[in-house]
Amino acid sequence: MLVLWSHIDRWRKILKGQQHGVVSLAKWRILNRLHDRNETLYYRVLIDNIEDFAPIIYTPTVGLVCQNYSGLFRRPRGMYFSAKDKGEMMSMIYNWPAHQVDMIVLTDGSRILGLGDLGVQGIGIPIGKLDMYVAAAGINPQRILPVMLDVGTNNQKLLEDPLYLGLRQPRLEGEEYLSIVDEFMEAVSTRWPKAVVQFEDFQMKWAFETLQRYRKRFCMFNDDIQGTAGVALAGLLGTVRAQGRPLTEFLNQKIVVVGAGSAGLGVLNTAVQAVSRMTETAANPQFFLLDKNGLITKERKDIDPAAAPFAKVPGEIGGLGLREGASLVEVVKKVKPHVLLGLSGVGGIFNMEVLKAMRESDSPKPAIFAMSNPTMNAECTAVDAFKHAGENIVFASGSPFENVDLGNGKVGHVNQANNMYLFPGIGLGTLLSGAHFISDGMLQAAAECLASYMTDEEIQRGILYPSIGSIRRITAEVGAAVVQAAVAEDLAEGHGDMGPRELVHMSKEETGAICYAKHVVSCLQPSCS
Ligand SMILES: NC(=O)C1=CN([C@@H]2O[C@H](COP(=O)(O)OP(=O)(O)OC[C@H]3O[C@@H](n4cnc5c(N)ncnc54)[C@H](O)[C@@H]3O)[C@@H](O)[C@H]2O)C=CC1
Ligand SMILES: CC(=O)C(=O)O
Ligand SMILES: [Mg+2]
Repeated sequence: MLVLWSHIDRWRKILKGQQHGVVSLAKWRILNRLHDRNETLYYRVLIDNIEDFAPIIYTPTVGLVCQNYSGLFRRPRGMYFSAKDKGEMMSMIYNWPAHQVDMIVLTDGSRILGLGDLGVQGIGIPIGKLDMYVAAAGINPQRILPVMLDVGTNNQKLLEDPLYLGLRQPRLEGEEYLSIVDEFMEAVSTRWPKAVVQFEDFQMKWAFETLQRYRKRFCMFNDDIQGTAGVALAGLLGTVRAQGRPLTEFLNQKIVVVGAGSAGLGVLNTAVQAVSRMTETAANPQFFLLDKNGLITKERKDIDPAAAPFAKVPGEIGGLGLREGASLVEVVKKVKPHVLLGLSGVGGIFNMEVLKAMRESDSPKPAIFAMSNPTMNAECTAVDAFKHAGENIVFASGSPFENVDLGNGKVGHVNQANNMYLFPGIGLGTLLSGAHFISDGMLQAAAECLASYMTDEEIQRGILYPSIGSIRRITAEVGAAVVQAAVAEDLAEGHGDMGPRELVHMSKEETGAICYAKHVVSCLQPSCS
C-alpha cells in the first residue's frame, strides 16, 4: 500500500501544474496496473478510498480513458464479441474461465457518456461500472464480466486510426444488429441463467428496442433508462421536500427536461408513473421536454414515438406564449419551472441567461440538475449555477463538482445525481432474490429507498443524495428493498443456500443485513469463485 501511495505521490509531483486530465489519466494508469497485478489489493484500495478514486475509475476520468483507450491498452479485460463471431458465441461463453458469473455489464459503444460513438473503446464503461459493483455491492470480482459487442463504429476518426482495436466497418443495423445481441443473450442465459445483465450506453433506438425485447425474457435492465430514472425521481422528490412541502406537491411541480434521449425519456416515464401513483384522478403533469430542436409539441414533424406522450398540446402552452421549437431560455423565462433538468450531453447549455432566468422560478428553492457526463458535457458548472441562479438553489450534477464557497461561511452543496446510487443495489437485490426478470415494482422500490434515505435536516441543507463514502450502506439498503419487492411480487426464487421460503420470512432489517454481509464476504477473497 505504501509503495502505491509513494508512486501516486511521485506522479503528483511530476505532473504538478499539468492539466487536470493528464493527472487523472496518470492515476487511472497506476490503478489499472495494480488491477492487473494484484486484484485483491486493487479492490481494497478502491473500497478504502472510494471518494478519491470513484472519479478516476468512473465518471469523469473513465470518459477520457475511453477516448484514448487504444493508446492506453496494455492487456485485455472482459470479453469482446464481434459481428464476425456470429454462430460462435455459445462456445465463446463456455470458454470463459470462471465457473460462475453474477453480473455482466454490456455495451456496444454507440453512446459513451455524452461523448458519442467510441466503438470498442467504450469497454472502459463496463469495466468502471463493474468496479463499482465490486466496491459498492461486494460482488465477487471473479464473477463479473465486462462485455463489448463490436458491431462496427460510425466514428470516422476511429475507423482511420491505425491503433483502433475494433472492427473497421460501419455499425450493423436492423435485423443484422439484433441477431448479434439475440445470440449473445441466449448464450449468456444458457450458461449462467441467474446472471444479471446491465445494458449500458447504447444509442437510444437500441436502448429502448432491446429493453422492450428482453426485459421479460432475461434478467436484464437498462441502466441509462431505468437506473437514471430512479436516481432522478429520488432527486425530484427531494426537491419537493427541500421546499418544505408534502410529497403530493410533486403533482404541481413544473419540470423542464432538456434532452429527449434514453435518459431524459426514462426520467419522464418514471415521473409520470410516480404522479399516477399519487393521484386517482387523471393528472396532467407539468412536464416540458426539449431536444436539439427546442420545445417538443404535437406539431413536431417526425416526432419520435417514445417522445410523443410528452409533447405539449399547442393550446396548452399558447397562453404562455410558447410554440413548437421554443428555445430553452424562452421556455425557462415563460414557464418559471421548479426544476431544470439536463440530460442532453451538451456542455454549458445552461448558460448565464438560462441560469439567470431560473431566479424567477416559482419555487422558493429552484432545482438545477446538470446530469450529463463527463464534466465537460455537464449543462453547467456548480459555480455558475450558484452564481447566476442564486444561492437558494438546490444543485446536482452527473459528474462530481466541489461544493461552492458562497462567502460568509455559507456553502452551496453539490449533489452527484448519478445512477451509481442505484445500479449496484438493483443488481445486488436482483441477484440475491433470484428473480428471473426485473419488474417495475423492483425498480420502484429501489428509487423509493433512495428517495427516503436522507433526513429532513439534510434535505433542508440541499443534500439530496448520500455522499459517495456511504455508497456501500445505501447499496445494501437498495438491495434489500429490491429483494423485498421481488418477494412481494412472488418473483423471488432465492440464491445459493437461501431459498424463497427463507426470503419470505425475512424482515426488512434481516434482508438488509444479508445484503450488507455480502460486501464483507465476497469482495476481498481472491479465490471464492
Ligand atoms: N447522471 C447520470 O446518471 C446519467 C447521465 N447521462 C447523461 O445524459 C446524457 C444523454 O444521454 P442519453 O439520453 O442516453 O443520450 P441520447 O443521445 O439518447 O439523447 C440526447 C438527447 O439530447 C438532445 N439534445 C442534443 N443537443 C441538444 C441541445 N442543444 N438542446 C437540447 N437537447 C439537445 C438530443 O436531441 C437527444 O434527445 C449523456 O451525457 C449521459 O452521460 C445518462 C445516463 C445517466
Ligand atoms: C452515468 C451514466 O450511466 C452515463 O452517463 O451514461
Ligand atoms: Mg450510462
